[in-house]
Amino acid sequence: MSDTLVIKVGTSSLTRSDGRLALATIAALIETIVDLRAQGHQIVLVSSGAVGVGAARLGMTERPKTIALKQAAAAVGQGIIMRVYDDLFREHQQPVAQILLTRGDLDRRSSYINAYNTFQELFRLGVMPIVNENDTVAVDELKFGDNDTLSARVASLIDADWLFLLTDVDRLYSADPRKFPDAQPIVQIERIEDLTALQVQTGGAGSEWGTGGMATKIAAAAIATGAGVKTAITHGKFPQYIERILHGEPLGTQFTPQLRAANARKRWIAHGSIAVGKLYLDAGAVAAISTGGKSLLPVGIARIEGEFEATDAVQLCDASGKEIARGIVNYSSHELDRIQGHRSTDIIDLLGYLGEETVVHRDNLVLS
Ligand SMILES: Nc1ncnc2c1ncn2[C@@H]1O[C@H](COP(=O)(O)OP(=O)(O)O)[C@@H](O)[C@H]1O
Ligand SMILES: N[C@@H](CCC(=O)OP(=O)(O)O)C(=O)O
Repeated sequence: MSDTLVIKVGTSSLTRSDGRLALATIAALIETIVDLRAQGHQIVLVSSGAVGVGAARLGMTERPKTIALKQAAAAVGQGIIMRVYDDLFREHQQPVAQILLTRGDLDRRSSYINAYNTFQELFRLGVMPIVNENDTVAVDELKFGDNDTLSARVASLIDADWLFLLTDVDRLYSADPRKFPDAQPIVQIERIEDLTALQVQTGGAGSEWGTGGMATKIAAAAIATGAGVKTAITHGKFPQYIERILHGEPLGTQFTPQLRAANARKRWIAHGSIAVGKLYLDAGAVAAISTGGKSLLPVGIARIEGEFEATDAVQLCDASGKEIARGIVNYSSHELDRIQGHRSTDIIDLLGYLGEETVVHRDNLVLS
């Protein structure tokens, strides 16, 4: 079975106590990822460490406190991290991509869709996406602030099956095991609310170079499981545990996902979007979408109503104007005026540039 996995690795796993890279751990992580990919899994790596590694390169002995200094350190560290990943993945003939995101990028519908399309294209190309927060430009109100939350939002965006949060403890405990050696291990959480009953203490900001501590991992698990993504907190030193967890072993702390009625994006399209245009489809396109689960191609559009931009929500209707579905368009109404009724292969000649093959991709389409 091939799954889509988001693997988040924290600063505490990637670096040693002096802030330098923990190369053995990183190499083990990369070998695990390469093996998992060879088994057919799609993987996104969310990697922290830019601030910590940059600070170490600049000779700082503690995590920078001011925002400007953190952003400067991240700008130094991000390049170093990507160089190391690229070097090691290259040994396995695995191309990598850097994706830097801020919260605004996933809150805004247009950039959310663009990010989604980019991930899909990278998967198609066999490239390994490596994500971090865009620390150098993120301002307070547009920050995830921690990569645990970012990884959960990415997992929800790409409809991942699993989110693995790799850290420097083997699992969640009833309290910080460093301070409370008697803390009880927690193996399985069916519902996030159960953590309250278990009176789990998550302490403060985490280890010296990390940011979130356990609190943000639990918040991430809540977002991910709410979007139907199975979540596990496990030890970054032993990335091989990921495969064992996939085989059903009770390692780390595992969070049961809520039932997946429809994915987050489709819920947004069905209930949150306001349709600003109407596409009238021919009978073939109506059938392909209603019963065939297909994407809408330009050739199936008979008429366009309304003015809209690419990434707006539109109604898809049959010839009588009855709504059969809703979706997010990849083209503006002006572009569609030129390509409607034509084959996707003609788009480049008609528009002068190559856009998406589909007008509404089936992942961005919900039947009414
Ligand atoms: N209830 C808890 N169970 C396990 N670890 C906890 C708990 N509360 C706090 N922690 C601390 O959280 C730390 C991991 O958080 P953090 O340093 O932010 O990791 P990362 O860099 O991997 O994101 C652990 O080293 C541990 O000391
Ligand atoms: N974007 C930051 C990540 C901050 C963060 O969440 O760190 P961690 O708690 O170690 O996952 C960096 O690369 O340093």
